[in-house]
Amino acid sequence: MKQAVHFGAGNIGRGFIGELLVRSGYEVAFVDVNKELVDLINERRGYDIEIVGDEPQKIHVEHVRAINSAENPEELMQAIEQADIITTAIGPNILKFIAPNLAKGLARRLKRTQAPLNIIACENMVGGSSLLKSYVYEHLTPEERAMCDAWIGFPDAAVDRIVPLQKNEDPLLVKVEPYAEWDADVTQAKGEPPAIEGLTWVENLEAYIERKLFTVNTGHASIAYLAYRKGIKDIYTAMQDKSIVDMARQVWAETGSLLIKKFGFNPETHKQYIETTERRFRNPHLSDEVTRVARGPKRKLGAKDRLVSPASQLLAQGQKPSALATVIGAAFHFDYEGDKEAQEVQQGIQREGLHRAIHNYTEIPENSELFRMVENKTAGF
Ligand SMILES: NC(=O)C1=CN([C@@H]2O[C@H](COP(=O)(O)OP(=O)(O)OC[C@H]3O[C@@H](n4cnc5c(N)ncnc54)[C@H](O)[C@@H]3O)[C@@H](O)[C@H]2O)C=CC1
Ligand SMILES: O=P(O)(O)OC[C@H]1O[C@](O)(CO)[C@@H](O)[C@@H]1O
Repeated sequence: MKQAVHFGAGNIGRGFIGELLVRSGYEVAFVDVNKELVDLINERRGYDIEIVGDEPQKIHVEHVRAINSAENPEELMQAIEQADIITTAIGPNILKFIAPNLAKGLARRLKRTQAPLNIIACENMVGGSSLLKSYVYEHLTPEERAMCDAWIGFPDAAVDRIVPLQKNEDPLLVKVEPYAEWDADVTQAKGEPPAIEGLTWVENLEAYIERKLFTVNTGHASIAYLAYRKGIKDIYTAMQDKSIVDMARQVWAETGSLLIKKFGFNPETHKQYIETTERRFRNPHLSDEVTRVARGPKRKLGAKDRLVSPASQLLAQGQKPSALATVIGAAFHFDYEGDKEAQEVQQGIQREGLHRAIHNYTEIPENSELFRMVENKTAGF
């Protein structure tokens, strides 16, 4: 069997990427630091996925094992040396922590074999694999970097499937929605791009990732921050609240207008994409907590992320992102105690005041119209 190494045996790792790799003929070595998870995968060498929706489906995934990278770095090195593909789904903030081991493994691999290898970061962000590449390169010598340039591809990717936090009796079971989309940038691939069922190799990834990030993730985050302000606990309930849905639709009208203008999307096709997204959020079989979708507000308020990036781009196009400014304002009020980034943002506001905090977290220029809009909306909540 072909060999895949996947960092992160969590929800997207098991519930999406791992399954597609196995379905495509790979044996998957999950790399994780959660000892219980690793031990259980190794004990069972398989796990179940439940697709929840109007037509429920069960899938049993086999041909998997797991490596505890904290306890067994040597096993990880060997897996990297033999891998036919490497993927990650660990969270954007964790990419820098896997870079040292990845760099070491790649350096060893390139001494032994010069075969093309692609490393795809499946994280909710623009340029995830490129960011991982920059971290990995920090740990390589100039000679090793040159070898990597020749043989190791880091194709950026867009991944789309809602996998909520899991609360199942079986700790390996993952319940997922039926919808799934995975696209990767063929222009960044090395060698023949690996054929993986469910993975589409595209030439214009920027359009795919921004369509996904600024529709699915912007919409989801908007709903979550507005719902949190109203004390609503889950996305399904939030979708029954007319004022929240109205605001989400305004946000989608804004990001839709940006995307249609920027990438030349067909307006009718994009309307259908928005409708599909809204339907996915209304899935009654999926229990998705508001605090999961809102998690990491510092990251989500970042200049390149799902809220501020479309707002800044709209302003540059001469449009007024009023609904986006409202939800950015709501995000500054996400003070959930169980979220470290939420606490950090709240402390930042208390320490330096709202004005500085908006500037620090969003990097929106203080003299811009967008800054004034966000400041007004945040103060008005
Ligand atoms: N859950 C979802 O619906 C979707 C999530 N994503 C993205 O996928 C990524 C992962 O999200 P989830 O699967 O939801 O998170 P998760 O928390 O379920 O899984 C992350 C896994 O990474 C592991 N991990 C943490 N540090 C590690 C390290 N140093 N080395 C190896 N493994 C490590 C954790 O133990 C955990 O098992 C995020 O970037 C997220 O934005 C993308 C699309 C959908
Ligand atoms: O994983 P992040 O970036 O924290 O954001 C959560 C988002 O990711 C998803 O889990 C999948 O795109 C969405 O359900 C949600 O909008």
